[in-house]
Amino acid sequence: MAVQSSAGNAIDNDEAQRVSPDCLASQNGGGPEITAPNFDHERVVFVQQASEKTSDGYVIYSLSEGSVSDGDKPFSLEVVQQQQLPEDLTEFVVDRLNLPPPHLRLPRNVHVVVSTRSGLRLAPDVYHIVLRPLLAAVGLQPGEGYGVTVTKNANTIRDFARELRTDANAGNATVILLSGDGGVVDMLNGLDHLAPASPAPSPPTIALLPLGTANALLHSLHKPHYSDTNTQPPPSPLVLALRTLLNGTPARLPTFRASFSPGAKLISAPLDPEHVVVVDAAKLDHGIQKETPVTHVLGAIVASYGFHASLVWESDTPAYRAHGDKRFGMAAAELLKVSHAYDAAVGVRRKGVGEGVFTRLRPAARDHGREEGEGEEWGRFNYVLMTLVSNLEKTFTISPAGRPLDGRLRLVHFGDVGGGKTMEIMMAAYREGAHVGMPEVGYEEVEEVRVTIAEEDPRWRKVCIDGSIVEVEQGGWMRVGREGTERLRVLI
Ligand SMILES: Nc1ncnc2c1ncn2[C@@H]1O[C@H](COP(=O)(O)OP(=O)(O)OP(=O)(O)O)[C@@H](O)[C@H]1O
Repeated sequence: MAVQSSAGNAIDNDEAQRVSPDCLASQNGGGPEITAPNFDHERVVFVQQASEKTSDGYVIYSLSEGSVSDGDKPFSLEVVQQQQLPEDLTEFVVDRLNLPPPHLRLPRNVHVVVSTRSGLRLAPDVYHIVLRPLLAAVGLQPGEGYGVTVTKNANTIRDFARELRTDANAGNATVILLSGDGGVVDMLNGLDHLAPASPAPSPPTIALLPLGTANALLHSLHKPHYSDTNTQPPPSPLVLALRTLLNGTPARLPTFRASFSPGAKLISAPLDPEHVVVVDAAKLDHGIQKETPVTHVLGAIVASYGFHASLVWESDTPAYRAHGDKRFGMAAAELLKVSHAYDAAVGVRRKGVGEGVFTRLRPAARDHGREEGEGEEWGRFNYVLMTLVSNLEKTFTISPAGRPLDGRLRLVHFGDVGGGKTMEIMMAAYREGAHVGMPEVGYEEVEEVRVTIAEEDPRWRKVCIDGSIVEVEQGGWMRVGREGTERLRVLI
């Protein structure tokens, strides 16, 4: 029934119309009857009227997703032409005159960025098998309608963003990111890096295709769609993302700034061996690392210290990465065995309170509730996390009050509650964020948070900004506050 595109084999508009009926007929034994297949509503990306002149009918584009473990390509774009459209698919019909959609046609400059190291490394396949044919179907060809950047190293996306930053036309850029959250943070910080073109361009727009491990931003943006009771089962994240690519509208992406004390360094894989500054592979099997001095990092998702930051850092080894999002659970089990309590002072600045006025949080002791205010200077925390989103994974709701793009920074924290209780709190987060009702857990909206770290061992001095890891000096600090400047827009 379906015409499946294959890797590197773009289906353009005409071809889709020409191929589909013949192919359908031959697959039906050459007979004239074309039986309408049963469409799974949740797999449909969009529907196009087949042709203005010759025939009525519709071309239905849907996504088929399989498992990566069966050895086949896990995705295929199915293209089916038929005369009658099932009623429940009418909502997906796109007027031919509106194609390509406004954010994908001139004067917009469209770029596709394929992040080859994201998640299970499926971004190149998704580009060739799904995105390229889909863009062709709406009239866009690589080289003419859009440019393609395939990452070669950890700096490719930042460099791409830096170039955009100097382009006075950057506000007209739509960047389709086939990556996880790291691609977004790379874009943000690349745009932040250099002096802007003069006059400063308006922010580019990104469209997210979730090819990372956690894809926190995409899951948080689409959270309301997952619980849409009209659709059983709900569409997959990739289907939602593709629908948004074709039908979405740009909205301001709220961001925060994490600033660091002198001596802080960003830890990442090196560009190539001669760029290595410090080697500190230790026993964590991270391989060779590059350490770059850093004053601040921009983020859109999460800044953390404690269990979350250690989990992101310690699960990011080649061995763990091979397990996809299971790597977090595996590394978590190891960390919980150690059950480290992080030696830190945490201050919060709440809404309506002036710059520099922080209230110090005192973490809960093992069997007691939270306190704040007077008392000892340092405390032992298991968890300190600031976020602009609701979900860190599709089903891991770290901040249940968060709504897509609400721009509110929320703090989740708890003290030295032990490994067992930490596990219990984390599991409650998988129940729609039930952890925030537990007595050990603090949860509130804040303007700014300052975390000062007393730890001696560098292993426990890592902080996480949207998946990037920064190590601060002993006695050093991280301050996290909302940003006023609009940096990026995102299709939603
Ligand atoms: N060829 C490459 N070599 C080295 N680094 C790369 C390469 N391609 C991409 N990267 C970097 O790898 C990182 C991948 O992060 P990304 O967030 O996209 O995936 P992830 O960590 O699996 O997902 P998530 O953050 O959603 O959990 C990005 O920062 C990107 O710049």
